[in-house]
Amino acid sequence: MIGETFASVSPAYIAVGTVVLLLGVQVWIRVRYALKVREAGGVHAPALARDPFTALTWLWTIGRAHVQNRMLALFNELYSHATPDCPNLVEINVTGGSRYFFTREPEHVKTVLTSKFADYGKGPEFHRVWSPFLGDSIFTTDHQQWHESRNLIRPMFVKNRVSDLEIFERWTSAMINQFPASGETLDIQDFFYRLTIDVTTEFLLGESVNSISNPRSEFVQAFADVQRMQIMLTALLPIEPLVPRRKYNRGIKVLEEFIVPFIHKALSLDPAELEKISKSERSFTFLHALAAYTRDPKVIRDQIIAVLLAGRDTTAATLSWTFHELAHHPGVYSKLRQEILSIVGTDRTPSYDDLKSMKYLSHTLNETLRLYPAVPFNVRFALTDTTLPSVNPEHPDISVVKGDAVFYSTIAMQRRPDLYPPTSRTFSDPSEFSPDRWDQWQPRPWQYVPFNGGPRICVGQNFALTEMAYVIVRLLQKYESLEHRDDWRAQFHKVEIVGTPGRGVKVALFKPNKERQEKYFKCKE
Ligand code: HEM
Repeated sequence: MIGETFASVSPAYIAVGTVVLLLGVQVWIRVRYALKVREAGGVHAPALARDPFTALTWLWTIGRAHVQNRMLALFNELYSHATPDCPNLVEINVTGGSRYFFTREPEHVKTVLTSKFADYGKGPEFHRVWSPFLGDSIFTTDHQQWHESRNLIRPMFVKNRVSDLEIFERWTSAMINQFPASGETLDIQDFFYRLTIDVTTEFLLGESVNSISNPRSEFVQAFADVQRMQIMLTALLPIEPLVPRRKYNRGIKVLEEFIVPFIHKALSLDPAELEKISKSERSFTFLHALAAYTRDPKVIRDQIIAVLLAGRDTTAATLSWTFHELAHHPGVYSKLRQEILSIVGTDRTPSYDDLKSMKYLSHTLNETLRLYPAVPFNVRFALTDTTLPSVNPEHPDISVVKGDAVFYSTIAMQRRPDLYPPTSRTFSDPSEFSPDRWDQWQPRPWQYVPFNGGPRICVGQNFALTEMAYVIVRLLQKYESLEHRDDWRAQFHKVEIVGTPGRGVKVALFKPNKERQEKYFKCKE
């Protein structure tokens, strides 16, 4: 009967009816959402778009900026739509039922990460989009589930585990052995990505993918493919189900095929054996800790992939940016090398305390992370109706409704010139790479947060800083100078989950001239 009725209606009527129905649903969603905002206080941030069609075109603009590696430029352009009352926050409503906020304001970052920690989190939407890759791990969960992951992971990064530098030495020297001869061009970024995946897989699983010797590993390629797709799916959240994901699913399968045998091996150990291994710090890995905590292979898989993601590209990208800048600043390179040689000479392997005593090295890493924070864009979802503080005391706080997303950018914030003191003899223009500025200056709280802050601050911060410092020391001990071998101005910031130098980092490293080196040490005596 219903079939017959439909058969007698012309397709044109069905099409018009469908459009009217969809418009009706949209209007209903928008009205219901507007009422929710009103109940939450009714205060809006400046809008990027006043109507749904303009809002939809922003999705295209964002997708295109991602493909063209213009994310930072786009993020800064957004604030041309802001107002003097609210200069660093804008909002957009694409779907009708929730808003995206974009901010580069320290007070907002502080609010979502700590002051209103319970009000903001990853939320169900983030979990849905990221869980095929990261499952129910520390990165995709909130509340008790997140807390349990954090408690599980944190002991792996206590000082006495991080200060065991043997693993860094082994992989750094394997990397240097693969370098071409002194003075020949190499893409040092490629080496750093291989080094850090080898270190991280060994640290987590007890066995490395050994990409230093086997650069074209399927695992490494799959890891890159999945991340690229994951960020695209997040950027296009409202239309994410329409994005094709064959490569994404295949990549995840490759990652799992690599990891699962390790999980089975760890699970084949009984509790007594695990207890015995846990006594030996060297052979006890993250995987063993997980196997002692749970017998569920899915839980183990999720946490391993999450920490692998957290630990690998972040350190590789930061090392790459450091060498990109050092190659352009020979004065910084030689000052840093002098500090290193004065503490450990040209051969001795540095201890944990040596690394921590190198002040200029720490300034150099801080400066790199100021200009190139490894996680340049991030997001938190409102878990309840809440607010973002107004920067103008005359203006009420901005109303945020459960389900709204707050995108914040550490790179855009850390590059805001108005957050810095005026340029002077001791303080270079904030857009310049200048480790020396850290001698006299400290950023104000929440203006510099490369490792995030609050309860979800990076667990691996000390591990990362130690690993990067170790690699830099060993390289500068061996090489007297560094030369840039690419078009400096053509370099660009490529954002996947982590922000990397888009052209790689092509440099030449020069071993010391023996005579000059002997003279240097004679002078010191
Ligand atoms: C330069 C190096 C690194 C930087 C800049 C960095 C930065 C960050 C940032 C910004 C977050 C917050 C992500 C979020 O909540 O959305 C984070 C979280 C995290 N990082 Fe790092 N990270 C680095 C290296 C590492 C390393 C080497 C490891 C471990 C091997 C690690 C493990 C983690 C973990 C487990 C979290 C999740 C913390 C939580 O949600 O409670 N990170 N990191």
